[in-house]
Amino acid sequence: NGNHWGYSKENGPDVWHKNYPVALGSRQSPIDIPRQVSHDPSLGPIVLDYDHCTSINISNNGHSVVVNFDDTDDRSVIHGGPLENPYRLKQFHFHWGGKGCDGSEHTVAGNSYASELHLVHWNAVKYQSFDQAATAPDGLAVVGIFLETGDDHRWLHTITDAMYMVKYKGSVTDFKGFNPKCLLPSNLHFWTYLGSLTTPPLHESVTWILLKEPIVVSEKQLGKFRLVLFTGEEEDQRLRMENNFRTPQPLKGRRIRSSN
Ligand SMILES: Clc1ccc(Cc2nnn[n-]2)cc1
Ligand SMILES: [Zn+2]
Repeated sequence: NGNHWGYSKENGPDVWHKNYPVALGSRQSPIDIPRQVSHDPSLGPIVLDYDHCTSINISNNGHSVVVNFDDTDDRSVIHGGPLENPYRLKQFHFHWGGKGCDGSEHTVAGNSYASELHLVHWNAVKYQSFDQAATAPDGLAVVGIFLETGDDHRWLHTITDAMYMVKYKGSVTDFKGFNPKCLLPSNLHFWTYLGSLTTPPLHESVTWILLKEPIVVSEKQLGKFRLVLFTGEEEDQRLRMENNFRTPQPLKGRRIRSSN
């Protein structure tokens, strides 16, 4: 409908609570990760079993660019870390800023990164569908990876080239054979806490696993993210997709744990 949520002054994060009151809830995301976080030796390593993953397509949903996966079986899952079950990979997407501006969602000791990659997984052991898992307190697990600017990322071009094909909201194009393992940093040390989706419906169903080590991408590559539009081909307004991030939310007494 007309007043659909987005990232502008009129429909952005500051007014989401009007249609989504959980925006003012007790386990909202993102958050700032303080300098000192308690180390939990009982936290095992996070394991990403993506070897047989099956990407299907890449799409522009009007809020981000999303790569969707076949999640009809356990071919690509994450397990370990804080998770009690394996969680199935459903999609990944990015949040980013404007030219020369940062656009991560989580911050670390008050510092933002240029962009943030989210790998969204769901608990198919306990729930029958993603939608059902998305409303359960232990339904989703999102791995967050920070992007900082520097040299070109060796594999990101496959995604930025495909972004040309999904310039307009509602566009989708085939995107097969992409394994997101190539987007991981060398080190999988992480912070973890209980939070929420960072866009409406803002469900408080996410176990967050934030990797401490950022990956490096170039300004040129990030610039190609900004050729994507929030708006559809049929709309007269052409709004560049950028600054599609929510800012840190109150911690409200939550514990953040650190792996090694
Ligand atoms: Cl299905 C879905 C819904 C919202 C988002 C946005 C988001 N939530 N947490 N990080 N990003 C991602 C996937
Ligand atoms: Zn996200």
